[in-house]
Amino acid sequence: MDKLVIKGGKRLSGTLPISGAKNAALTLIPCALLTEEPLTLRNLPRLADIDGFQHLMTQFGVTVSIAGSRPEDYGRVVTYEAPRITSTVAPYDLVRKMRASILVLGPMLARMGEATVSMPGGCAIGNRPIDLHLKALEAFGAEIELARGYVKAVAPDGGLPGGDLDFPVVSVGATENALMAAVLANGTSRLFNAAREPEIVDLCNLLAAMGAEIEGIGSSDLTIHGVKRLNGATYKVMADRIEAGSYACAVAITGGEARLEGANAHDMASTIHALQSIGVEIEEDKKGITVRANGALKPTNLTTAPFPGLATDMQAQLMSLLTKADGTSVLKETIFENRFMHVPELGRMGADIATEGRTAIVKGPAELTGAEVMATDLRASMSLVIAGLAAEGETTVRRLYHLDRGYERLEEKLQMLGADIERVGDD
Ligand SMILES: CC(=O)N[C@H]1[C@@H](OP(=O)(O)OP(=O)(O)OC[C@H]2O[C@@H](n3ccc(=O)[nH]c3=O)[C@H](O)[C@@H]2O)O[C@H](CO)[C@@H](O)[C@@H]1O
Ligand SMILES: C=C(OP(=O)(O)O)C(=O)O
Repeated sequence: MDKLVIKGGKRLSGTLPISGAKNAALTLIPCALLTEEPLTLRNLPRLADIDGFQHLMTQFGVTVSIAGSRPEDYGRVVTYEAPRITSTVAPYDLVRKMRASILVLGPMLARMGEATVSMPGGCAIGNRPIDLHLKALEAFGAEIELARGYVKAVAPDGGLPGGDLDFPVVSVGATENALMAAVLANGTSRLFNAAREPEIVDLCNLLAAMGAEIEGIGSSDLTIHGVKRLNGATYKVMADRIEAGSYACAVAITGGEARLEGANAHDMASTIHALQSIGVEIEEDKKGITVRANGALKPTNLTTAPFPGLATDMQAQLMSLLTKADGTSVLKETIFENRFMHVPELGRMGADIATEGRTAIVKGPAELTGAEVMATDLRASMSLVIAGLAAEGETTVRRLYHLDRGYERLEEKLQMLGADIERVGDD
């Protein structure tokens, strides 16, 4: 298996392009199930998760055609076409690798009146139940049955009537599934306390382009008037705010300066605010952001929260940055119960971090030293790369399949900024 070898201590500088957002793409692709017409997505990142999702789509009889983008280009243009759905079952083997597969449940049910999807199960960052996804579909009139590890959802004859749900907890995935089910319902549905992450806005904008009628886009109260049919569309996936935030941390920890082309400052305002409180300068313009750090980092206290709060997907990367701040920082993780898997690995690199439940206390500045490390999830892996860039000596990061799920050509992008990083085959 491949590993990343990083020789730390290089100051990062230059420009790099920010890719299309994984978490937006993973909810835009299943929208192809909602129409007989072609759906073309531009700026799709080249990621293992996207490939996996496309494979799942072919299982349902969707044709997937990738337009002739050059291998050296970032992003891809892909057209999905589902004039006929040939299967309504998402089998375990395809779903287990990717939790986002559950996002086919809503649109498949809406289009076909039934859907059977393997339960995605837990993962390294916490339990991750799907009860709210199912509550939403039940509120719209579906009958749900759980058997042998599968969820089977069935709509009444004539389709889903639609209905209302007040989410007890803000859930990105459940809001997405609910939206994709409600757009083709017979009546009007209302969602209260819905997630309002930028990826949800991206989904609503695509659905609107396909002919859906959604009120309240960008707010936590959404009203969806079901329509009889949706048309195809061509749509550009939003920029990845988590990728941009991750590279901002990488630049800052090396005391560098870089332009992140395409980053959307509005979508990543909470990350920008966190970086500024650490003493990192951020300049925003319409086409991207510029990150500037002079080496002196300040400690701060951060708490993750649903949007517009600080994204949980940025917690690990900011923690790495704070190991180099001059003083004690406190990070609270409020979204997932087990998202500190990077802490022991950062400790092996010399970081002084103690955890108490969902709180981490980071004492800086640490003298980070290179080590052999591996992480059990995507953002934890990125936090180790960030620490490795600032560590003295060589860091080896293993289990790259986590990083390949969510960072398009990571080492190539870091090399553009002058990092000494290489992907090598294991011996
Ligand atoms: C592919 C994708 O977009 N993944 C993102 C999505 O994950 P995902 O959609 O899985 O995360 P949710 O927003 O649903 O999870 C938020 C919280 O709600 C809980 N919950 C969720 C669903 C449910 O049915 N019942 C329930 O209790 C979860 O355990 C968690 O504590 O949003 C997370 C929170 O911003 C991000 O970290 C993930 O990167
Ligand atoms: C947790 C993440 O993704 P997923 O929900 O796909 O596991 C993430 O992107 O950080």
